[in-house]
Amino acid sequence: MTADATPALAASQPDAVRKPGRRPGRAGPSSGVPLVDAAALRTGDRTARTALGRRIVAAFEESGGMRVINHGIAPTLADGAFAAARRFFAQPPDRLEALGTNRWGRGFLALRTNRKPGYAPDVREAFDLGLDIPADDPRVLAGKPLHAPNHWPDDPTFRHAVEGYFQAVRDFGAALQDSLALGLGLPEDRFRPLYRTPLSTMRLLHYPNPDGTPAPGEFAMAPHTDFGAYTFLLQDATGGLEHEGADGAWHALDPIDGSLLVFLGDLMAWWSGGRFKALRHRVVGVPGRARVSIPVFYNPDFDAELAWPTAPDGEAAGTRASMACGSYILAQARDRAALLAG
Ligand SMILES: O=C(O)CCC(=O)C(=O)O
Ligand SMILES: [Fe+2]
Repeated sequence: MTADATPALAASQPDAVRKPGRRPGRAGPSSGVPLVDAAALRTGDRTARTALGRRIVAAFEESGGMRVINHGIAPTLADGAFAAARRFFAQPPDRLEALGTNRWGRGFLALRTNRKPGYAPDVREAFDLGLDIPADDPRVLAGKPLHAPNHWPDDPTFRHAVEGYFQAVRDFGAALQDSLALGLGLPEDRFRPLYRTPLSTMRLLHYPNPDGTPAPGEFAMAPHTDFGAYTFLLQDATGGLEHEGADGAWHALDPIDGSLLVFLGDLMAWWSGGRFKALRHRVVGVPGRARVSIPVFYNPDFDAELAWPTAPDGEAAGTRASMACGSYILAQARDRAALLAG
């Protein structure tokens, strides 16, 4: 079994490893992850954008996540990304294997090649990509971590669909930072210098889940929080995604047509000095039903120095020493690798 070969920043932080191999139970109804209408991100005046920002701050403080409607990502782009993912995973195994991860961890990952410490390998396959930096770029040549070329299939339609959606989600991420700044009582452009080339990866996920899988003790994706700042996730209508509520119980995050899930990862919890929560989640298989989901992991620039800004009224006072975004993420990846090896 190979260790986690995915790009480090897309990988996930182990949870407390409390219940290794525990059988997925039945989740209760969704609770605590609010539905937020983000139309004001694009059309609102400053007052409306500030009100939205406050709503987002409250969601991040209370649950570390939200379900966003009117996010501005064109449905045709989302549909195109889903169609590309379905076509991709329908290819014969030898074609998929030929698209296996390149030396930078970008490409196809087979079932059960990725696991979280304390759990059996996840029963999912994936196609991982990130910002596409050519192999002859000086940063790649110099071995700068997390700077890499993608491993594209020889299919321009696939690439076009995937890149179009990836860009639209990054545009949403940028707009979200402006709104968050307003919600924190900061100038609207306060976070912009930290997101000039946002360190982002994207993952097409397929949970084939025929009858009999996952086996007892296996998860489609084991419980975890994500490493980075934000996860922006689209899921199909299958269901199976759950989050851990403040009550410690698992609650279904049932698909809502056209909505985008936003999860905060460990980086935001750390950067905000614990003000914001990271949302712990997992995927349980729905027997006999395949599932496709598409997370985008959105982060500040690799070299961005992260010190939580202080608002004029002191509301968002910094509590932590600063650290470069890339260093934080690499440290997380190292911790996880050590846990897997140990
Ligand atoms: O498939 C999903 O809905 C969740 C994916 C996920 O949690 C991850 O890739 O970190
Ligand atoms: Fe995740």
